Amino acid sequence: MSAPSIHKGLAGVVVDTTEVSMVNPDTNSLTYRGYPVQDLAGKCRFEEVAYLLWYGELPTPEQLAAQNEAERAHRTLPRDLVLTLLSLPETAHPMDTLRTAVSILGAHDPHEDDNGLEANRAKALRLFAALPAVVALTQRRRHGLLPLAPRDDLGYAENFLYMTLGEVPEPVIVRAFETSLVLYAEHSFNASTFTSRVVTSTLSDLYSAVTAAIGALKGPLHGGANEAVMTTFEEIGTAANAEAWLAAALAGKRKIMGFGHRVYKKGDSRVPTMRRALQEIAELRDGHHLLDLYEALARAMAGAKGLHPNLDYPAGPAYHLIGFDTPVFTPIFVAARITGWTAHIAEQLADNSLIRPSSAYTGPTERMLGTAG
Ligand SMILES: CC(=O)SCCNC(=O)CCNC(=O)[C@H](O)C(C)(C)COP(=O)(O)OP(=O)(O)OC[C@H]1O[C@@H](n2cnc3c(N)ncnc32)[C@H](O)[C@@H]1OP(=O)(O)O
Ligand SMILES: O=C([O-])CC(=O)C(=O)O
Repeated sequence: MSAPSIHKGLAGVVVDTTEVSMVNPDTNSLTYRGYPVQDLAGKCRFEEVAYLLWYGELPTPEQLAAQNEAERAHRTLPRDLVLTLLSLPETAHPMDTLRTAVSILGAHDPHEDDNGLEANRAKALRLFAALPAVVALTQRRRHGLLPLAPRDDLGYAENFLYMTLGEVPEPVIVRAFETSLVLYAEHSFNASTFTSRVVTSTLSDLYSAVTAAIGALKGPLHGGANEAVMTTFEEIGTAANAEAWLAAALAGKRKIMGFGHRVYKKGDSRVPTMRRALQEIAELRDGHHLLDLYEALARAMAGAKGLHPNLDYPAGPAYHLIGFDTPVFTPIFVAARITGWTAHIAEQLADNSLIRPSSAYTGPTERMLGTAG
């Protein structure tokens, strides 16, 4: 028998088709349902992008109004969910709180096991509506503050910021935050989306798939990197230290968070747009020291390893300057990616095949019990 070829980490393996998004590393482009993500970030509200991912087309004004009405109606968390989340240890990572919240919402949903398209679209919308309140609750709790009721006179991004920070910031900040949500919304078969598809392929329910995806996104090699970028910046301190810090970190075989990508080898298509958003935030929030550090570390990394920043690199400092605590950065990523995950869950169910790869066994050859010793 010839040795099977192993595709470690499934790198380069095409496991299925998708109509949701296309990542093209050769042209550094990313499209959602055919639309370049930069255009969507510049011209659309996040609610419109969510609709596009779920339905395949941008909404008409009437469709958007109906979706907005439904979303605003589901922004308030059930009281028993709030009490359960507040009973978790204060040391719990906000990603654990969020994962728990999704799991509890699933346990409360009488239609949890209905995998019909309409039932799952309704669940996706409810999670989309509820997750900002969970993120806001975790950050406010860290500061000894009670949760705020959502405001149904505000759009999704404004309400998210209001519930977390206690006020709606300047329009430039709202727009930059919304840009990050659009850029984070979807990215083909990344690890967390693939996780959600694996769980869905067993015909499990949407909440289980999303809970598993949250677990996958938490890791620092994936979504957890946006938090790690901020920790790195704090460790380095100032731009002047970047080169020496990097040399020591690489000598110690450390992975530098926010750099490198499985698919993009010439740079992440989303970074220029998010870098501009970071610049706008930095100008309003006195963040030039962070921009200098950003550039110094990026230059040093390009020189030392030829590696480019990924989306988490500009997103981390942007969220910091907006006023988010570092541990809620990845939960914000979840709130955005819930749109992509749930679009993929629907696509998986529409043409399902159990995802179950093979492995090459390298353990002991067959042996008999009772022969050892
Ligand atoms: C939104 C997102 O999820 S984007 C990804 C966010 N994750 C991060 O920023 C974490 C840091 N980056 C990494 O760990 C990697 O670049 C990954 C996991 C994203 C991609 O990894 P892979 O495609 O498996 O690339 P791989 O790990 O094979 O890297 C190739 C080489 O570059 C090195 N490398 C890649 N990224 C980095 C990094 N950030 N810091 C240091 N070295 C790196 C690897 O060590 C490897 O070197 P070697 O050939 O000497 O062993
Ligand atoms: O595609 C990936 O592997 C990771 C990523 O950038 C994302 O999920 O946004």
